[in-house]
Amino acid sequence: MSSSSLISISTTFPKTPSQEQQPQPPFRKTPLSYPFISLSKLRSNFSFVASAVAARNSVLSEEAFKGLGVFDEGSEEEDEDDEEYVDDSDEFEGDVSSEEDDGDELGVAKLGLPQRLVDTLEKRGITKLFPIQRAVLIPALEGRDIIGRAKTGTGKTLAFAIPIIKKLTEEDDENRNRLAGRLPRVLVLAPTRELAKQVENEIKESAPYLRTVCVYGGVSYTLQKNQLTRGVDIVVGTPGRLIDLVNSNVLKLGEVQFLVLDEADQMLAVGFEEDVETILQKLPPQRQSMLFSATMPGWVQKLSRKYLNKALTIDLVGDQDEKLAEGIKLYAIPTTSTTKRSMLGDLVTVYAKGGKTIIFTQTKRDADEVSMALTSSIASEALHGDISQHQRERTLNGFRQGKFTVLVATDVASRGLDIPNVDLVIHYELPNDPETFVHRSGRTGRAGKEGKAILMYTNNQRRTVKSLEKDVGCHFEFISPPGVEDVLGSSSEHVIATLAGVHDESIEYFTPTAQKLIDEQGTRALAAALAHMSGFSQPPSSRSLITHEQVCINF
Ligand SMILES: Nc1ncnc2c1ncn2[C@@H]1O[C@H](COP(=O)(O)OP(=O)(O)OP(=O)(O)O)[C@@H](O)[C@H]1O
Repeated sequence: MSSSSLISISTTFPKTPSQEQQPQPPFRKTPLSYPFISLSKLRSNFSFVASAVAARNSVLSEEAFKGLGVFDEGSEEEDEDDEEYVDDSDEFEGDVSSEEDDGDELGVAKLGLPQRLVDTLEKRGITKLFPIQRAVLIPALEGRDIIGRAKTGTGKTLAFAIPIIKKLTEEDDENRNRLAGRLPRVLVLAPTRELAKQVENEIKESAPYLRTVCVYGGVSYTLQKNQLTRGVDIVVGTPGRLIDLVNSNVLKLGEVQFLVLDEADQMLAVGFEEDVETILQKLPPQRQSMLFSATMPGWVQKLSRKYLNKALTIDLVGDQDEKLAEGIKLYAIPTTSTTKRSMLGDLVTVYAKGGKTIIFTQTKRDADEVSMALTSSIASEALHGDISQHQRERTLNGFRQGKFTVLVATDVASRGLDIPNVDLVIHYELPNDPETFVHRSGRTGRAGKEGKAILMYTNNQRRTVKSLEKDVGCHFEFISPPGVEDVLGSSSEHVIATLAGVHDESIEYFTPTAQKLIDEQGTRALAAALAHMSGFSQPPSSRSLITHEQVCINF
């Protein structure tokens, strides 16, 4: 990567409004009008973003960004190149105030973004940029090619989408004649259909006024063809279908100004190398490219050298850091092949407490069988590559909407899937490699929220668990199977929480019967109802806490 610049940043993830306020570094008031930002002024007044703008060929050490990048005057990172890169024109329009931070400096309303973009972001609850978004924003708006890396669930999609939407919106504001049949200005490549759809949704929700079309295999070609020929601003897709559309001349890439390669290393893992290169070769050379990748295997490095222009690397993970997103608590539990399935329901009950859980299995067959086994006590569905595209989408929507709480999936769902509020991830089988572990676990603890991940392992896998800790830089708390009291306590807690959501009108219908039961049986009536709703119509006492074998009930 000799021709690239590198930014390696140690960041603090900003807390969502619902979370406790953590001490923040001192930002100052800086309403910005982006194009006229002076870096030297920013340095003293807008330290994080300023520090994220590297000089063209400089390598900024992680140290330079400690404390969210407050530059030390005269430090060795502040070299001449930095100065050359500064746009020190006097056109900076921001109101540079010396007042102390009011906690709102990176508010999306103050970054000089188009008002309609600000409005839609704020409506979605996106009021402040996340670290990767802050770091990418300015170099992207400068037109630089970027290689980006950040932990799971930290907002990489909007990191590339915000600057692109800003540019497109401004172009459209200048030239209001948006023609029917117009050709795409943006192409986003994603490795899986689910990920492509998700990127499409994120862009559509942020910029409903732009036309975004998502193309992938397994669904009607004609519909996608019609959408494309009506005119489009942004195309998101998986490589295979994109090539079909390009080859049949339905998709013309001649006006693409922005290319995004999302999850580039995963393209390699799913065998898309050739297809990706075929597409890149068809793009106009005058374009801006952004590549996001969790790792940089040889092919991704080669791709960056060949198709990106003096890319700036923005790495918010670093080599030493823990690779998992903050806020994910890790547990490991010893199992045997005979006990692991029976233990699952209890783990879900105790650790997810009625919230959403994703269980990852190695094989499609296991996903089906585990889901079937669970369904008698906890609503669950399976998701894997043998399930039709249509059904996969229905399953994911149902899970998102809370129609069932446990999704049992193969690794098809481990990369990129953004389902809000997944409380628990269970690794039913050890992942094949540390990356998969990071991505599976990263389905929880997203957007600064907290989550839990449990790794199930057998005695002879102990070593692998230890090396996983080393490779990922994480630490497991070793736990035992939940005891009967824990399971009973958690399930009744969950039932009580569910009761709080019962509608008053429904309660009225049942009140006479409830009164009659109380008169006849007293507390016993309510206890029986709780036991039944908790799935304990039969006594739990036959469960052995040592082997976790169940003799009498299958919870
Ligand atoms: N600035 C923000 N404020 C609040 N929520 C945000 C912000 N940016 C992104 N989000 C939300 O955070 C969630 C995670 O974002 P996203 O899916 O882009 O993460 P990611 O880094 O691509 O994760 P992964 O590596 O797992 O694919 C999304 O639901 C997104 O809408």
